[in-house]
Amino acid sequence: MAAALTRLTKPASLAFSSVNIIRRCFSSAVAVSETNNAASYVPPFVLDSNRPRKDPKDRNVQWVFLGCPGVGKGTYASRLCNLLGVPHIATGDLVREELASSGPLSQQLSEIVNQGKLVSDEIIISLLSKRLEAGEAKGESGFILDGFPRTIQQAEILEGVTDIDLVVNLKLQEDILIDKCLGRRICSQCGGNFNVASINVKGENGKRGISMAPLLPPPHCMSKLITRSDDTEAVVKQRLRIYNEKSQPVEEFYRSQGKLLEFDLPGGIPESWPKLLQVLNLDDEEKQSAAA
Ligand SMILES: Nc1ncnc2c1ncn2[C@@H]1O[C@H](COP(=O)(O)OP(=O)(O)O)[C@@H](O)[C@H]1O
Repeated sequence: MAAALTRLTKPASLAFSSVNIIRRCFSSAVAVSETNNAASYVPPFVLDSNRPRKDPKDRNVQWVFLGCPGVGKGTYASRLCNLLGVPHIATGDLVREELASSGPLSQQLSEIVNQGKLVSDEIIISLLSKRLEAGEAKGESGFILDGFPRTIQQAEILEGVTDIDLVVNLKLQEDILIDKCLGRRICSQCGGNFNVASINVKGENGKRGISMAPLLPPPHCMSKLITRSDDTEAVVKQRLRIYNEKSQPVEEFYRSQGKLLEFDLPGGIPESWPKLLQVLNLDDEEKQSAAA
């Protein structure tokens, strides 16, 4: 375990979309997860040595989306990815894919995720490296990361292997976040993401009011809707506590580098999307093609 963790704390050696990838397998190693304190399987992860960083003009954007559970990182990150032609890489999706695969990690992951805890850095970096390696093989350039980094250690590892141009921090008040998580629905057939919550908070005591219409599925998805197993009230509250403890320092990490763009969501998608494009300085032509 110590050897694996030592490697993890040497950020410059971790691969990120690399040309010269060395795969090291630790499949027989046993580590203690920082977050669940239980003996656990450590998957293979990818290491890289001395990969040169690409000049920003020779690659696509490399952005990160931060924000509490339920804020809409996935929604806005995937829209921007369509607009900018970069992959949307959500570590939560990678975790759920691994869970569904019934591979060696799935039992361990299901316990961690359903308790609202964070998966260990070793596992997350392994899943992310695998995803980036597959993307590189397909010729992907740039990315928007959603749900990574979530700890200072993850942010330092990322910093050690690649340049992040911009970090968008989406913000909403906490009671709305809980309602939005509880209203989330996924179509088990097409994979579409919807939300049945209707948010209507009156402005009072200096707090601004906010309305968000539900994002309802088309009729053919209606009977196939499922809810994420970690979107229960108790687990959402636990995820919010963990966000405040472990992920909020990541905001400060990027704020101090002058890379953090704070974005208070003004409402649902029809109000927030054009404003987000405006603050990101994406021009009208791009706005129109995004709306199409
Ligand atoms: N970067 C990460 N580090 C550790 N655990 C992660 C990370 N990304 C996702 N996870 C795990 O996957 C779960 C779901 O993630 P995600 O879909 O991003 O949820 P959320 O709605 O809480 O933002 C998290 O609660 C956590 O257990």
